[in-house]
Amino acid sequence: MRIGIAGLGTVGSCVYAILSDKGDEIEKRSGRRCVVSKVITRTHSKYEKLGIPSDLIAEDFEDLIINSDIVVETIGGTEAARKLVKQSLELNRTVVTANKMLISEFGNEFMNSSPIKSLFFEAAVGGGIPIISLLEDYLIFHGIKRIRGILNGTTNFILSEMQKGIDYASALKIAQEKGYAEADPSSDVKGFDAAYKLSVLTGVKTGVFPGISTIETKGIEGIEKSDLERAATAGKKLKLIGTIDFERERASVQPQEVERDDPLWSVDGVENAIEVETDLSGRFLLRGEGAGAQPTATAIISDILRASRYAEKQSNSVVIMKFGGTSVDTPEKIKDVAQRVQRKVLSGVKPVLVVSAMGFETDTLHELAREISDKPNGREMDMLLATGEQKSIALVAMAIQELGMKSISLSGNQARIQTDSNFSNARIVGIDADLINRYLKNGYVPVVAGFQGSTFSGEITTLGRGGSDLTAVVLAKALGSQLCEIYKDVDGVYSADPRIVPNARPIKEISWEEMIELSKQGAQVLQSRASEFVRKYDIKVLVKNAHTNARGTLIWRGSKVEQPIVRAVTSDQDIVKVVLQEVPDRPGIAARVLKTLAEQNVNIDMIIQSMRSGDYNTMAFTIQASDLDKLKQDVLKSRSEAREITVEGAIAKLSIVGVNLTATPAIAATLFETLANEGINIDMISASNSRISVVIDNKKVSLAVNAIHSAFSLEEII
Ligand SMILES: Nc1ncnc2c1ncn2[C@@H]1O[C@H](COP(=O)(O)OP(=O)(O)O)[C@@H](O)[C@H]1O
Ligand SMILES: N[C@@H](CC(=O)OP(=O)(O)O)C(=O)O
Repeated sequence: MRIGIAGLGTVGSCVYAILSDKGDEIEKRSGRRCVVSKVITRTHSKYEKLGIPSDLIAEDFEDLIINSDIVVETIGGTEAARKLVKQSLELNRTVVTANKMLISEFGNEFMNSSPIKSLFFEAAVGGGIPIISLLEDYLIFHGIKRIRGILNGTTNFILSEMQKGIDYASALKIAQEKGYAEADPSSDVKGFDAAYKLSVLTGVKTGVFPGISTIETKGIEGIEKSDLERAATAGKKLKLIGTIDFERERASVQPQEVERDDPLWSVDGVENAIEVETDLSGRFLLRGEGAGAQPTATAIISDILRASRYAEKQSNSVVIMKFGGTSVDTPEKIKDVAQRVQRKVLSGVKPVLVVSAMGFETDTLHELAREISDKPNGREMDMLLATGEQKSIALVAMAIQELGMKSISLSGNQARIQTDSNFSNARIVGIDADLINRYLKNGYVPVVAGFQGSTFSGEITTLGRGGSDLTAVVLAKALGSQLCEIYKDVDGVYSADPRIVPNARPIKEISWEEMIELSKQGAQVLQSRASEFVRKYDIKVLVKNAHTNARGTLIWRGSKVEQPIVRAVTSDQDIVKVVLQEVPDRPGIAARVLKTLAEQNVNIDMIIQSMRSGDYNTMAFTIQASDLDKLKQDVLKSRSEAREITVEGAIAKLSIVGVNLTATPAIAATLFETLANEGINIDMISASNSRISVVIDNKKVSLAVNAIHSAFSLEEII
């Protein structure tokens, strides 16, 4: 289990120390391996003080959450803590916290956001006393009549001191000197701390956290020496008692006199004690250390171990790690990849690798084939292209084995990735995940060749350029993995191609819809078929740098936003414009043109029709340059009755991608104005809610992309 710790105060640093120093012992006793994967705290000097390695330091909450299975919240307060817990639950993480105020006030909100048990807070009540596990587990089928106890060590210490004959102010001073009371002791002495705990206990039993406004609360501030003396004369002691009467649906915190035969009589000093009255098993008394770093941290560790049972079931710990060609183009980079895989394995995750051909190997193989033939046979071409990935998977598996781990390389055929027989652009029709699952069960790291599969009859096929992404996301689905990590030579998905815009920045998270648009409009980060697939099957993708610890970009459902947002600007120069001159202005002609293109398997993107004279139109559309070979111009000319067909190559499509773009005309206006200011002419326009595209002169691309990037201040958004 990967554990992320937020907040390194007394409790947080104690949790860190226990997990780091006693991880092996905990594993021996519990059978569970818990490794701290990330930590974050406000006071940066703590990192050095606690000797925390730099790769464990999270950049921010998202970074911590993404890299953890269980998030431990020891920040305190309700503002940042609420944000962290909410976000963790939204991302299907399990949360452990000691924050009674947070649970009391926002427990209902948290419970609603996750259908499975994802929130653990044993440490919020009674420090090391396991009252919550008792209620949740052992007593689950019992009726609870009443919970009653001494829930606050500070006030119990003060009252015990006053018992010795001193007044309230002197007793409080001693408590502060001993570190039992805060400089501002109000939450304890006014009874609020105990009230929060009652609210938490009520929530555990009833499923609804009432908050403290419904709890009648009286503290110990008004208590005088004489009150204790009077009680003593009557053979009693004065204690601050919290009570929940489930039958009468009433809760209170009050100073009360207890008799000698009361189980709470002898609970003195900072000790806590909780009495539970049940219908089936009578009364229980739990007594022990109610606060302090060690007992609280121990309760947190217990919760982590309890939580890991749920977390294990909830998240299949298989993670797909896809490494693109640039991430494995030298033996050094391959060794680096193996080390990253080793760290993953150590954190309790089972990785399945998908690897592309080294560097520009696929391009080189294409060129090699062209030296032999202008139109190479499809079957032979795929036989050739598949060798690229076959070479890299073997090398990666060797590098992993060198580090002492079990690993096996699998070609597309061996990994049972079945495709149709459309050579060079095959579609995956099925994956039999049994074999990979068997290797995983036996402790292997499978290294699967991306970009390839095989037909039913065993012919080798490839999936089209960039197809390893598709292999990765399809495998994520087949193996039930919740996360597919795509490793690149850049820090994630950027606001623009970083080779064109030097101050482009990585985007933290982006929705599936936006990613589909970006992929289609030329960003080379995720293949567009893979983008469509992850949206269809709800797969979260994390695009990360293969060689740094940068957080990367999360591609997922996305947060709900009403405001229009421009997320990125992208360009595509691999397009051409086909112009049909003087097409008769007659109904049915446009349909005939589109039908002809469909028959020829040519996808059109933007289309425009302009009136030239009364009887003729000019029709123009853009297609991918690679589709030009398929376009039979003579057939199109005769079907459309065009006078002439011309093809223009020196163009580029520039797009802005984001949310709610057409809802605000000002966005399109800024785009057009920026281009006009740079003297760039717009040839064609198309718009949807998540994209606005324009066709411009391809020599102006860099100028245009940079101007638009800065017009929308994309370098500033975090
Ligand atoms: N919006 C974008 N965000 C990030 N990278 C982009 C974007 N648009 C284009 N790119 C380019 O895409 C390349 C893709 O990464 P790379 O690691 O080369 O892919 P591969 O997985 O094939 O090795 C990067 O080098 C980057 O320059
Ligand atoms: N090697 C194949 C498949 C692939 O996806 O590669 P990469 O992940 O490096 O883009 C190609 O170049 O198309």
